[in-house]
Amino acid sequence: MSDARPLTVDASGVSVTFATKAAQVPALRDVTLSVEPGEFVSIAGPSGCGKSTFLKAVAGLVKPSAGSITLNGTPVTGPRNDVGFVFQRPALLEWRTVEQNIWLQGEMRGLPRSAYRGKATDLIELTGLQGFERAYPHELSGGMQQRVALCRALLHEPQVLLMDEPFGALDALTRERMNLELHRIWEQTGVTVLLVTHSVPEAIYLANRVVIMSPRPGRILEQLDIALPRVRDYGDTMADPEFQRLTGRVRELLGTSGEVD
Ligand SMILES: Nc1ncnc2c1ncn2[C@@H]1O[C@H](COP(=O)(O)OP(=O)(O)OP(=O)(O)O)[C@@H](O)[C@H]1O
Repeated sequence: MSDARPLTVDASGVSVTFATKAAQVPALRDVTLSVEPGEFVSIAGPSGCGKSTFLKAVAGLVKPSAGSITLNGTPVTGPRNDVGFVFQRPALLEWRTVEQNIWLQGEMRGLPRSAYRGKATDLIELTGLQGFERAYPHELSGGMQQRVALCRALLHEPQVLLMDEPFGALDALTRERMNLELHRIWEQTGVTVLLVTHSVPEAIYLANRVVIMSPRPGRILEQLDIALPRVRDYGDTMADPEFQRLTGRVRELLGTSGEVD
C-alpha cells in the first residue's frame, strides 16, 4: 500500500489558445508535466513560448483550451488557496509598510489576524528583512522589495510556489544572493516550486529538474534531471563539471536565439 502524497502539479495534455480580436493565438500545446511534492522545477524557453501562461493555468488564472490540471490531487477550476505567486515586479502597495504589504495576503484570504501576523514575523526573519517591518517600498532596494513579495506569496503557507522570472529585474550580484536565499528557503520550508527563468545558471542551480520548452506554441522539448547534491553551495556548484555539462545541454536545447543569459 502506498502512502504517497498526491502530485503537487499534474498537468496532462494542456493546450491554451487565446482568442484576440485579430487572431487565435496558440500559446501552449499538449504540455504534460508531473511535479512531486517538494520538487523544485525550473522552466526555461524562448520569449513568448507560453511559460507564464502555463504558470497562470496552474494557478487557475487561465483556463486551458484542452487538457487538465490537478493540484494536490484536485482539479484546478479557478484561483485557490494552496498556491503562492511571485511575479517579475514585486507589485507592492506604495502606501503600505513592509509588514502591511505582507499582511495583505492574509487580509484578502480572510485568515485570522493573529495567525498571519505571527507568520509574517517568521517570514520577515527567514528573508532577513528584520528592522524594515515599518519601511515603505520606496525605502527598499529591488532585492528587498522582491523579498517582501516572496514573504507575501508564502504567508498563507501554500504548498506550491509559482515564480515568474522573479529576479529578472535585479542586478547580477543581487540576483545571485536571491538565488542563495531562495535555495535556503526552499530547503527550510519544503514548498514545491515552479520557477520560470531566462537564466540558465539560475535554472540549474536552483532546481532538481529543468523543463525546456519549444518556441510558441510551447511544448516540452526535454526534461533534465539535475544530479547535483540537494543542498548546494553556490561556488562549488558552479565549478562542478556536471553543472557545466548541464549548462551546455540546456543552451544547446534552447538554441542560439539569444533569449537567455
Ligand atoms: N491574455 C492574452 N491574450 C492574448 N494573447 C496572450 C495573452 N497572454 C499571453 N498571450 C500570448 O501568448 C503567448 C505566450 O505568452 P507568455 O506570456 O505565456 O510567454 P512567456 O514564455 O512567458 O514569454 P516571456 O518569456 O517573454 O515572458 C504570447 O504570444 C503572448 O502574446
